Amino acid sequence: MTPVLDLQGVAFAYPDGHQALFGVDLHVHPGERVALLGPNGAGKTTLVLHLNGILSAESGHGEGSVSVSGLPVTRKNLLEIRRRVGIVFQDPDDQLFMGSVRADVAFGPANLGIKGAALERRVMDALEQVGMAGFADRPPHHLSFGQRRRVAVATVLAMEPEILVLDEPSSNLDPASRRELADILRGLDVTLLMVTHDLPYALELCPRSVVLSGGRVVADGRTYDVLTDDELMRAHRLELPWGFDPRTVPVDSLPG
Ligand SMILES: Nc1ncnc2c1ncn2[C@@H]1O[C@H](COP(=O)(O)OP(=O)(O)OP(=O)(O)O)[C@@H](O)[C@H]1O
Repeated sequence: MTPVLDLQGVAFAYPDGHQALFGVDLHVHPGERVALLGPNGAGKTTLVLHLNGILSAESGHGEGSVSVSGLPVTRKNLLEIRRRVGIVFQDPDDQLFMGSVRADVAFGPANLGIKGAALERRVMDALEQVGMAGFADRPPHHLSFGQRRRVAVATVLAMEPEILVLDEPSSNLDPASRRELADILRGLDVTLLMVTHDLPYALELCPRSVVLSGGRVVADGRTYDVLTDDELMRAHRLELPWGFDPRTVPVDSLPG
C-alpha cells in the first residue's frame, strides 16, 4: 500500500545555520490517525512545513524526500500537493480573511475551478462536518475562537485533502469546545496527523504517536505505549497533566 505520507531522511537547517531536523523517516498509511509529539523546539513545525512544501530540501538547506500518495513534494508539484495536504494552523485567523464563513470555506475549492452548485455543496458539506452549517453567512470575526477554529478546519476539508494536518487543535479551547472538536475529528473519514502538547487528546484520538526530539524521531508506536514509557517521557520532557494516568483509562475507550 502506498503511504499517504512518506518522509525519507528529511534533514533541514534554517538559513542561519540552525539544524532543526536530522534525517527524519515517517510513513503514514491511509486512514491512520497519528499524533506528532515532542517538547518545544523539537522540530514539529519545521516538519509540518515540509509536508506541503513551505520548506523543502530544494531550498538548498536540507536533504531527503517527502511524498504524498507517491507524488514528490517539489516546486513543480506544489499546486497538487497543496490540494492533497490540508494544514490547519494554530491560529484560525491565519486562515480566515474573507467577509463571511461561506466565502472563506469556498475560497480554496473556487481556486481549483469548482463553481455553482458543486461549490455550494462542498462548502456546506465541510461546514456540516464541523457543525457550523448554521454560521455560513456570519463574518468570521464575529465568531468565538472555538467556532473560528472549526471554520478553519472546514476551509481545509472543503479541499477534500488526502491528509489533514492539525497544529495544536485543542489549544485555547474551553473543555466543552475541546471535547466537541475531538468528537468532530473522530468522525472524519480522513488520514490525520496532529501536532499536539495535549497528551490526553493524543491518547483519545490517535492510536499511533511519533515523538520528535532534537530534530530526530525518538519513538514511534502505540500512543498508550509511548505515554506509559516513563523513561522515554522523562528523557524528552513530555509531561502528563496533573492527575492524568493513561493506565486508568478504560482500554475499550482507546481508539484503534
Ligand atoms: N526561522 C527560523 N530560523 C532559525 N531557527 C528556527 C526558525 N524556526 C525555528 N527554528 C529553530 O528550529 C528548531 C525547531 O523549531 P520548531 O518550531 O520546528 O519546533 P517545534 O517542535 O514546533 O516547537 P514548539 O513545540 O515550541 O512549537 C528550534 O530550535 C527553533 O529555534
